[in-house]
Amino acid sequence: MAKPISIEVWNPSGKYRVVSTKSMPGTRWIRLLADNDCRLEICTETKTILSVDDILALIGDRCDVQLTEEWGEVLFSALKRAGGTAFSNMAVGYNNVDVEAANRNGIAVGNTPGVLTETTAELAASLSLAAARRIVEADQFMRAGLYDGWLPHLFVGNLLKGQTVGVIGAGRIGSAYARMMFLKANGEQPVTWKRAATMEDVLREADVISLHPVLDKTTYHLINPERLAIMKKEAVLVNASRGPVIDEVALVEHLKANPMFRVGLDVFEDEPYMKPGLADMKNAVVVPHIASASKWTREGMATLAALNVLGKIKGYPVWGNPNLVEPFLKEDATPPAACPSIVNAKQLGRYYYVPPAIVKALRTGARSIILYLSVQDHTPLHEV
Ligand SMILES: O=C(O)[C@H](O)CO
Repeated sequence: MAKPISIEVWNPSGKYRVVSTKSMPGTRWIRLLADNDCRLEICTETKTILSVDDILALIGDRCDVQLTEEWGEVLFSALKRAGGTAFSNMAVGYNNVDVEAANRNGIAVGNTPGVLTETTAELAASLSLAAARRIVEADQFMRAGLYDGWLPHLFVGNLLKGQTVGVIGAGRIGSAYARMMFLKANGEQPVTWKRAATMEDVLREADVISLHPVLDKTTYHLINPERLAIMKKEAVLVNASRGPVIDEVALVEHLKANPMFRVGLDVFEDEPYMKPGLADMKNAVVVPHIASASKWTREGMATLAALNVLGKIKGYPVWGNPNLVEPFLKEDATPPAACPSIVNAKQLGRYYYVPPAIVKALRTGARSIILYLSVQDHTPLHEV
């Protein structure tokens, strides 16, 4: 029997029991749940990563839904036995979730897209510049009291103007990163871009490469010794996606052998740990998975996660466009009666939310709106 876990309780007499394994930023998400008849229990344990036993103890024997850690068969079946029907990650990536196990147990899995695109791209752009211009090394040098006057060779880095930026994984975040890096000065020729035929072409040609793929079997160790070897010796490699996309042991060896090759890393293969030797590399800028850490974004993520589970409790349909979640984020407005993003909606046969204006247009046969829906790959409108 798992030992009890410390919790903070909101709206103790609420009909539905919602458990959050972490305290999340802001208060709107708490209000939204408490005002809708949910008893909210927030885990207040100080350890960062909860064990399976800790989470089992939190689920207990009656739990309607669960917000946010590594989730597989053991936890989803326990949630189901406790009467639970929904789980939401407070993240857009859900490689920590075994969605098949959730499907088997009939649990809806939410995530939080659309609210962290720019904030993550901004961090990737910051890492690109910080690595290229050796900002962290220079900062440490300054604080150590080592600066004794301007020198022509002091912390010479890479000029990015006119260089080639490669983006691997041009989804929402990769595209936002590209837009940020392609800024041009007034009067200059527009920046050009092309879709590379192979990933190897990007690795060979680019001076700065930012990784934005999802993590799955096909992207595990996408950056391996062979691919590191074809990159330019002075390239900058940035990763704000998921750690295992890079073979980190091979990366450490590459950084040792190529002191002018630089990396900016937000994520690590064995998070929260770094592979031996990485922390000693001056040509690596490392930050603790903070890509989405802006106040607006983190509060928005908490709100979307809460609304995913609340929507499931209320029997709401799933929002039709996870790229456009602003209506859920307006601080003082009532959010739409929908779950913002349920990744296994199709598998669970959930209905999609279609805004009233679009329903009207659909009924009059407006083709452009049907096209809009199919572009979003949300065609299975069982009912509107
Ligand atoms: O996937 C995400 O949303 C981020 O990595 C969490 O910050």
